[in-house]
Amino acid sequence: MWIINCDRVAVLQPTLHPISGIVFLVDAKDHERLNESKAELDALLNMEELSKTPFVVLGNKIDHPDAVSEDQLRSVLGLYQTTGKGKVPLENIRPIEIFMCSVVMRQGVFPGIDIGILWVGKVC
Ligand SMILES: Nc1nc2c(ncn2[C@@H]2O[C@H](COP(=O)(O)OP(=O)(O)OP(=O)(O)O)[C@@H](O)[C@H]2O)c(=O)[nH]1
Repeated sequence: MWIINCDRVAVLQPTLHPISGIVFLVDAKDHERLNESKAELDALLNMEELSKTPFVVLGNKIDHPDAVSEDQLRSVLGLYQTTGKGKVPLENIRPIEIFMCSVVMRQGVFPGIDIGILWVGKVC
């Protein structure tokens, strides 16, 4: 599974490296760059090679007072129809969900990554 900082997407070359899942890390307090994150995420979501690849979107830095909420991040990223965080049937869909977290506070990271790993096991 690849973990992608939203401004490092250029390193991804699905044609060269097999990718089983993507963790897309967004800085939820960096309002100025949220549109950039959306553009990068959209570019990945539109890649034919990743059409069935599970995506875990981590909205990081929720401990910071300027961090956007999950609903705000969902709106900025245009991720209105997502898979859900529980057990859901995955036939013929690309699993994708937002999980809010704080890496420094060690909060919320592993629930998202654990579900991503579960999805990778089912989809691949
Ligand atoms: N408050 C808070 N700060 C964090 C968190 N995760 C990382 N940081 C801090 O954010 C600062 C920059 O880290 P990142 O955003 O990961 O770095 P980056 O993506 O290379 O930086 P930019 O490309 O400039 O956004 C560092 O000082 C980190 O300690 C978090 O969960 N909460």
